[in-house]
Amino acid sequence: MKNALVWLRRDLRLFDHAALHHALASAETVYCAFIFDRAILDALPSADRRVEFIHDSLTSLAAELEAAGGHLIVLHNIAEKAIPELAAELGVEAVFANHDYEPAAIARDAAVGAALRAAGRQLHTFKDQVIFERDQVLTQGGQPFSVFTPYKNAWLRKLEAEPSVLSPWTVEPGSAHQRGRFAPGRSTLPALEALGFERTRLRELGIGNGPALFEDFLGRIADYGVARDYPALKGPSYLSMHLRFGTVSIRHLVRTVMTMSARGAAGEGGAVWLSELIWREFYMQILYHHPHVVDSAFKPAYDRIEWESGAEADELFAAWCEGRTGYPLVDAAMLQLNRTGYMHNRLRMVVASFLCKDLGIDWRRGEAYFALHLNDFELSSNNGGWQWASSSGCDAQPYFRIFNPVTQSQKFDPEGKFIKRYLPQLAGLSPKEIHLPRDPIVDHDQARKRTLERYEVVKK
Ligand SMILES: Cc1cc2nc3c(=O)[nH]c(=O)nc-3n(C[C@H](O)[C@H](O)[C@H](O)COP(=O)(O)OP(=O)(O)OC[C@H]3O[C@@H](n4cnc5c(N)ncnc54)[C@H](O)[C@@H]3O)c2cc1C
Repeated sequence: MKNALVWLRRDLRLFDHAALHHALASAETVYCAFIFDRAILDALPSADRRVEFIHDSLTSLAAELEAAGGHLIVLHNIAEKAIPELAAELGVEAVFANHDYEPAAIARDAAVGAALRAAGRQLHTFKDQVIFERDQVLTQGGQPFSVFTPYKNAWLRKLEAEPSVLSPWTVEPGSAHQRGRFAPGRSTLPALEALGFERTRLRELGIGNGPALFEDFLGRIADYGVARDYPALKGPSYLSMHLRFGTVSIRHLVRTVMTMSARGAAGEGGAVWLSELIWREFYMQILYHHPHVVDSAFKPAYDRIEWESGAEADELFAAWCEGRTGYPLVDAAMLQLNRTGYMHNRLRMVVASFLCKDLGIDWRRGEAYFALHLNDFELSSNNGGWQWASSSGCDAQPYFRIFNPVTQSQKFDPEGKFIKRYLPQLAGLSPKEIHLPRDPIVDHDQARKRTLERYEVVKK
């Protein structure tokens, strides 16, 4: 093949990249493009950390590509239209991209593929953002898994049988044999403001460099199994945004942790962390096989639940969003989300449970709020997390298990250090007082009873 176009989407790196590797192996000259897709961007507020993160990542990527003699084409358009037009303009024979498993992305890619084929071009796509995708891990009966532990066991067995899936898809833009392979030119990345967005305080968060975060995490991974549950500690990896946008390689992460574990250097934490990466793929395959979860409960009976609605519910929802529930841990968690775009996993479970089971508000409203504010928003994990908390999901927590926001606080933020970070006005309170509700918008014990009644319908 003479010319190919690599369409970058959620894989913003120039190393271990399946589509780029295959394009370089198949074509003499390779173009690279990213489309700021107006079908997604036009609905977002002008200050959006994700758009800024993408912009920063593309700035580095464009510089790297130029250093290797290539350039990055960046457009602000509807991707479905822009890619076939660009392919025609460049006269490429094929477009290369990595798989995306979200229903809207699958529809977009089908439309792009059809338009390209109608013009005599090809769309070649590859697995890249996961270790196992789609139908690769199934039950012995050939069905998708809906329970995590057997999925995880089957996933691990498959990896043991096929260790080559962890091999990197090499791309060496600076190397002698790839020199001159990228089409030369000037990158066309517009300023963030020209795209209609403004800078946020993203850079102050110190999460910009994925590989450096991973290095830092490897020094702490042995303690991850315990430390991950305490929001005041630096326990988790903070890599979720990088996994979302592909600024790290999943193969590299898994390979590194498995090698460390084999040497006995990852402690108990290594296996726990690997499990979390498998949860990510578990929810991706759930979304892929059961796209109805985007709007409905995984377990249909749970769509019979009558959630609170009307002005009073709207006021309770606003208090939750703004961190004004009167439950210190819930409020500190919501402030963490609003100020940084990150929320600790334990707190995501606590606030999600609080919304559905203390306030009686539909999980979909919380899911949508998270989708707008989370830096690492991932449709599959966010939906999976919310359906887990509301008990409507596959392998979810039973509906009668209702987190107590006070005991969660006592257990996981015993000295109130996390709470005080976001609610400095409570700094003077003792570890005993700090967890107690102050002017709560709801009484937990009464809410618990109402929730058990509300959920009665799922038994019928
Ligand atoms: C209600 C709710 C909503 C959530 N929404 C999202 C979301 O939109 N995007 C997202 O990436 N994660 C989501 N999670 C999962 C989890 O909270 C985050 O992945 C994690 O907090 C990210 O921080 P980290 O990178 O430091 O995680 P680490 O603890 O270091 O974990 C490493 C990676 O494993 C994956 N992972 C960890 N926990 C989970 C999990 N429970 N489910 C799926 N993948 C997981 C993530 O990719 C994460 O980056 C949600 C959880 C809940 C309960």
